[in-house]
Amino acid sequence: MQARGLVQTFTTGRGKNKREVRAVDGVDLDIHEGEVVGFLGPNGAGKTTTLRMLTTLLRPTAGTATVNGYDVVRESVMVRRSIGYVSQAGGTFSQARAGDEVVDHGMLYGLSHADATRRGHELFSRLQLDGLWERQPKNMSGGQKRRLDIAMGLIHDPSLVFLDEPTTGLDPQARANLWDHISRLRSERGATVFLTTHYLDEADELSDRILIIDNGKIVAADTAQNLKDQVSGDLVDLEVHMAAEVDIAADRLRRIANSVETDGRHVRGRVRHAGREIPGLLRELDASGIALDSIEVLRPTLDDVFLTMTGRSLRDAQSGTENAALEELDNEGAIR
Ligand SMILES: Nc1ncnc2c1ncn2[C@@H]1O[C@H](COP(=O)(O)OP(=O)(O)OP(=O)(O)O)[C@@H](O)[C@H]1O
Repeated sequence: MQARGLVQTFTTGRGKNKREVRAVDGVDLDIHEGEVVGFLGPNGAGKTTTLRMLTTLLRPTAGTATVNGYDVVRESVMVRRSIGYVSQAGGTFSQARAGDEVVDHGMLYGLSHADATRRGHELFSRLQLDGLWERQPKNMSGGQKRRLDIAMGLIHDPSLVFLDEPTTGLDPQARANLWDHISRLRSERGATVFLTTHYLDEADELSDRILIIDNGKIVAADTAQNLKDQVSGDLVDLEVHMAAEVDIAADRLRRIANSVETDGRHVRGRVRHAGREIPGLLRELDASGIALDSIEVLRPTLDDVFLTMTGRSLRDAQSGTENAALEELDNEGAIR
């Protein structure tokens, strides 16, 4: 999958209040076959809008994208046939039984009734929905419904699957369970997975590569480990036994660390590859006769990465912009 200069603008409000929102502002993407890519960003960053352009639900204002080799505008039908899309809201289910919903969905993609039924049963078993074929979705738990959404998205065996916040609203056990299913999509079926999420631990655990979008622009694209290595380094916190020796300890730490600061008897700094550097530091402190009460090494998190890239914490940024869904829709532009 590839995108070049993808842009989406929306017009919101009327009259004097009319303004243009550049929801996606020149996004380039290169996603390789069999990759699991985590697409991260705060509320309103442009994740869903990007996904909707890639899945042909929204015509790009500018730029191009090919998905499974098909152009999202000129060959939208082929794109839709070749992908699975599990949207944020999940499916809107009728009164039908879960199994029938899945079979109907498969037939929409051109499977025969027999093939859709066989594949549906296989997915129910794989997604731990055994025994729920006859159940109406409205009588399922949140986790079961979400897994049913995923069964619908996978019924036609797509090689590329888009998952928009697959685990939002699920309890920790249901999330862990779904993570396992998502990992197996790749390991067992070789599927490419493009996943948006608010959860840093989810992106970290599942993704081969992380893309961070902020204000409609990609601000980082790399493996979680490389991103963490590039921008932060491990946080090393030394607790010095004697307050009078804090300055000397800070001086020693400064030789291997960035932005060293002191706080009472604590000396902290960011050290690239702390595991390699710490033994030498401890030897030096020992040689200088400086005793420590404790030493703590914190690995950088994706939130540290986000903070360095955007100047904001992803956790803080999330609470700010809940207005997205409330904005007036003036420019839907779906491709028909
Ligand atoms: N149909 C629309 N009309 C007007 N503005 C829109 C529309 N859809 C999205 N926006 C705006 O575009 C920006 C990007 O929204 P988008 O839903 O893509 O963000 P997101 O990263 O998916 O956020 P979330 O995490 O909340 O789902 C936001 O400022 C949002 O308000």
